[in-house]
Amino acid sequence: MMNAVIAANAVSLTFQTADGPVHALKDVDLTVCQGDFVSFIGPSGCGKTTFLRTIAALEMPTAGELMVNGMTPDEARKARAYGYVFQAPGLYPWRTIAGNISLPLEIMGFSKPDRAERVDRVLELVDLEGFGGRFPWQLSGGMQQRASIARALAFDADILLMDEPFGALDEIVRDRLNEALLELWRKTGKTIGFVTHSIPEAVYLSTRIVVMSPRPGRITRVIDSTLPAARPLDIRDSPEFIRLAHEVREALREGHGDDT
Ligand SMILES: Nc1ncnc2c1ncn2[C@@H]1O[C@H](COP(=O)(O)OP(=O)(O)OP(=O)(O)O)[C@@H](O)[C@H]1O
Repeated sequence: MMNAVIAANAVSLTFQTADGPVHALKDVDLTVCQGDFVSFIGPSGCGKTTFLRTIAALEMPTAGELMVNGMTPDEARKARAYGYVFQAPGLYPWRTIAGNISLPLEIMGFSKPDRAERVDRVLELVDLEGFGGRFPWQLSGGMQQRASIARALAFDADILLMDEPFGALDEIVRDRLNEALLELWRKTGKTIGFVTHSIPEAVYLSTRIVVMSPRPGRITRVIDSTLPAARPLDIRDSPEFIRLAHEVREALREGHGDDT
């Protein structure tokens, strides 16, 4: 396949716990190409977060091979191949929004003018111009999550890994952020890996939907989206959207059926 950005070959990960081994991932094969928007969906505990963390070198596979931009996950981390957005914004309350976005850049040794330029650019990308001087507690939950996305974008990695970034937000804010994220993806051409529990969110955002099932966590189906790249929110009422959502729901149900 062309331009494989993430290539997983029979990746398994077993956690050793006091209660015995937990097979979080089992024989996961997946190729993600440049510019893909890939969502991972599945019931709680099916290994979505673990797979994202494995790509980000926050966990180590116990078997199989995983390449990120042609490198091992650890090399890719050192090469700053990806930005990572967590479930909670995780902004430091004593730093301004600009200060929070700038922090990883300071740690990486970017110069002060370079940092300032990057902070301005990413604030604009997430539609937070003028908010750099505010503190996190002065912003709404949705704005804080946008700031955390800006922080992950600031060093301009080609890959953005997002672990249920909008799960804690109300539906209206979530809709707006979904629209904004799609726009950002189109503008930047980044490759995005996105964990979600929501079928509509996965269908709305993705070029490919990876359906996972638990115990052991594995991929049961990969669904390629047939929706056009330009997606106004009301595309969710279209027959094609509803058909795709149905396909994802069926795949989730089948995966669960095996889980005995
Ligand atoms: N550090 C760890 N030590 C032991 N077990 C773990 C660890 N991390 C995750 N697990 C277990 O691995 C399995 C997969 O967890 P993971 O968080 O990846 O699932 P998930 O699909 O992201 O779930 P959710 O949707 O609830 O976030 C679960 O059974 C979980 O309890």
